[in-house]
Amino acid sequence: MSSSRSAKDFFRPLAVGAPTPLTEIPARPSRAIHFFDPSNEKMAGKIPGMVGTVDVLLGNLEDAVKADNKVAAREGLVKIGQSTEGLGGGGTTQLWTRVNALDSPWFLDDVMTLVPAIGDKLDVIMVPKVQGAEDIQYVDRLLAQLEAKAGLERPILVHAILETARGVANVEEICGASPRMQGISLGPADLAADRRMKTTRVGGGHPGYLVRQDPNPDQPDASRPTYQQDLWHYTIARMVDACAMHGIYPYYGPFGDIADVTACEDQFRNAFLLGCVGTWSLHPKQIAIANKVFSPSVEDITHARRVVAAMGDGTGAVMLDGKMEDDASLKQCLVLVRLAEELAAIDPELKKQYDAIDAPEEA
Ligand SMILES: CC(=O)SCCNC(=O)CCNC(=O)[C@H](O)C(C)(C)COP(=O)(O)OP(=O)(O)OC[C@H]1O[C@@H](n2cnc3c(N)ncnc32)[C@H](O)[C@@H]1OP(=O)(O)O
Ligand SMILES: CC(=O)C(=O)O
Ligand SMILES: [Mg+2]
Repeated sequence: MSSSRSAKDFFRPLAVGAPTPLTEIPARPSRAIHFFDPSNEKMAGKIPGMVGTVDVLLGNLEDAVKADNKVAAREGLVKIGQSTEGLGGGGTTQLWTRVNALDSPWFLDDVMTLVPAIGDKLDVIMVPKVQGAEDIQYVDRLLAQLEAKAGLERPILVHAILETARGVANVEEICGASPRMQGISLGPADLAADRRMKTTRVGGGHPGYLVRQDPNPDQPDASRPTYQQDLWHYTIARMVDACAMHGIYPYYGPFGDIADVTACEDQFRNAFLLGCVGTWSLHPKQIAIANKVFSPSVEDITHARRVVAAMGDGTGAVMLDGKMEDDASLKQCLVLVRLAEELAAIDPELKKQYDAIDAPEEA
């Protein structure tokens, strides 16, 4: 919680008539946040057919939308939100948007247009280039005023993109700045530029960022293997801790090399293993990769359920397949089992796979 509001005020509406803030962020599956440009007629035309095939559809208004198309994108999103069955507001697929940056000429009109027109459909507003708690607090109050005016009954949640050095330095206060905070995504492209990293990519690794094995004194001229390192490990790990500390959700972000589906899957899996709940999809073919990676495998769930069964009342230590299990490994297994339950509730194919796992014997 931010130090600028007292504990008793934190969950009070910031405008008379605004909906009461949530005390807990709902754990809705959001393995892929699929980006589309609502001003691109061809892309926008595909959106109704994508409802039910992806956890989140996000109408992007910021970077990747041409300046000349900003108004068309905003209006296109309103049309999609108002006319698409099953999208947003408790429908099968969540509706999110990424609005323009707070210092841009478009942010104010984005929220002033979207909240009255489709505020009842919008689940989450993603705010780019967040620098500190003050940015979230500004959005928090403005949304409360607009929600009150529009008579909304459910607060719109806020998601921040971590894409400036100052944002990373302030990540804990950003996560705790408002009860609206739903989660954070890594923004590797803007973050690289802001940090003056010497890369030219949108996410992913770099072959130059490596460690090299020591020379072999007996073969000084032998070639020495190198191992590519993960440029994003530090930031993702920091983001995951900050989100967990505040009960909100961390996400990887964009993987710009659309053709390299293998490296995309690797980057997504690293984020999944470190604690992220989902990622972005920029192209339809990245949705299947995200859904696969961010759903626990049948093998993981088989093992996790065996540990849960072997641990009985959850106390003490047991041996399973030569390995010690106790309260701490049980808790890890329960994270996977609960995630599988949440996903099975919305994904019939996954449910079938998880249901087919033999029930483990009780200890
Ligand atoms: C750093 C950041 O801020 S990342 C976030 C901002 N960036 C984005 O949002 C980018 C979103 N994605 C895109 O703009 C596009 O996918 C691009 C530019 C990357 C590639 O587009 P294309 O060259 O058209 O890709 P491609 O030819 O493979 O598309 C195949 C089909 O999928 C459609 N398609 C492509 N991307 C999407 C999408 N994101 N959503 C829905 N449909 C899409 C195309 O319209 C095309 O349809 P068609 O078969 O009927 O012709
Ligand atoms: C995600 C994003 O906006 C970025 O990488 O800059
Ligand atoms: Mg960016």
